[in-house]
Amino acid sequence: MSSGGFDALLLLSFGGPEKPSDVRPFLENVTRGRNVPSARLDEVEQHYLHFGGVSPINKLNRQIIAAVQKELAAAGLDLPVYFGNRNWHPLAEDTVEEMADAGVDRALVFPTSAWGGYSGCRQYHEDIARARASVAENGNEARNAPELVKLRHYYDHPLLVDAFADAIRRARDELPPPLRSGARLVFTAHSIPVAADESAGVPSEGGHLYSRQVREAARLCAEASGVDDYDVVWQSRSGPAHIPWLEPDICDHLESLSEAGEKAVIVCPVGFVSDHLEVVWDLDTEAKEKAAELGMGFARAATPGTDPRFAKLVVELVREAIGLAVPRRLGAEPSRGTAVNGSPCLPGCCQVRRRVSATQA
Ligand SMILES: CC1=C(CCC(=O)O)c2cc3nc(cc4[nH]c(cc5[nH]c(cc1n2)c(C)c5CCC(=O)O)c(CCC(=O)O)c4C)C(CCC(=O)O)=C3C
Ligand SMILES: [Fe+2]
Repeated sequence: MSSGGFDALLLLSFGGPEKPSDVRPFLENVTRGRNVPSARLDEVEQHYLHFGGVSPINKLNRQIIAAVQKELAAAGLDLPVYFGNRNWHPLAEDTVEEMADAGVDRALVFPTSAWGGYSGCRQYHEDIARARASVAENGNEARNAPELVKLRHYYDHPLLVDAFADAIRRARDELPPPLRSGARLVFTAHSIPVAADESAGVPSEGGHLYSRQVREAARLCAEASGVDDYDVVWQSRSGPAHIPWLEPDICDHLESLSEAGEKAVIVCPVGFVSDHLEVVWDLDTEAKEKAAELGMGFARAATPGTDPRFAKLVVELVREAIGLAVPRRLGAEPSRGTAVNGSPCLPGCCQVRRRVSATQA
């Protein structure tokens, strides 16, 4: 039971609540040690409760896993696929323990974030290290934590770009015919603190790896969908108001576009792999309402997770890692993120200087 020296694949994701009573403990896991005001948590709790306390993310990840299992089998790769999360069940710690029990010695890790940066990359390395350490702490002597090799950033993979480009075309066709050709294309990704973006990537390369990759992905998706003028904006900021985050926010941007006379938008959530809460609340609910208020046409491009090309992309990254495929990349920004057992990609890569709060000091 081994393919190219690996005996399993772990899909590592963010996790989300699956019932109302999960919501608060989930949010506490996400924001532990972070500077997120409790008023923001109350607000986000309501967003989850609006959907019955269920985030779509786990179900969507299970669908991705089912599609990946089929693609792996079709490629002749004998790799069972495991599912683990940073913030909610199934937690990475428990899954890696299960992998150890099943005798997995060496596994590849596919992260559901395509990006560099602390939240999108380095924190997944930390999850890997924490999960392995927990097996070592709980384990009997005979059982070792598997070696875990994380796959690279795929923000510029042609299969991802093609999936988004088709989604943009389909979204344009959803608008009323008179609005289609003039609709403004707006890409959006999760905002992060400006300081986190500055320290994303290796310092010697000037940082900003996250926003550079987002802008590059937007450029590639726009080009592939035949659009030469578009915007890149941000969404879902949290944290105290006095700390700067990447801007403009999508809703503020809709106002600017309306003032400039734009009549319709196509919003492409390029920063997200699937329709999780930031997409169904912040875009499909809030931004959509804002567009309606402004009298603008609004269409949201689909996320790529459920596109058959996404499972093919996962398998191509696996084949790349075991030397069966050459890397396919369209972008000019680096693609990093590969490392063993949760060590950072490079020294100082995506290192966030976190402010110690009064209670911790
Ligand atoms: C870059 C990035 C990605 C993309 C890369 C990736 O995919 O990993 C991402 C994904 C996600 N973020 C998610 C949910 C949340 N993110 C939060 C808070 C934060 N996100 C941040 C960044 C990112 N987040 C940051 C800098 C914070 C501030 C606190 C901190 O420094 O960590 C909070 C706390 C409340 C709030 O403030 O909103 C929640 C609930 C979900 C699950 C959604 C669902 O349940 O369907 C997903 C996929
Ligand atoms: Fe987030």
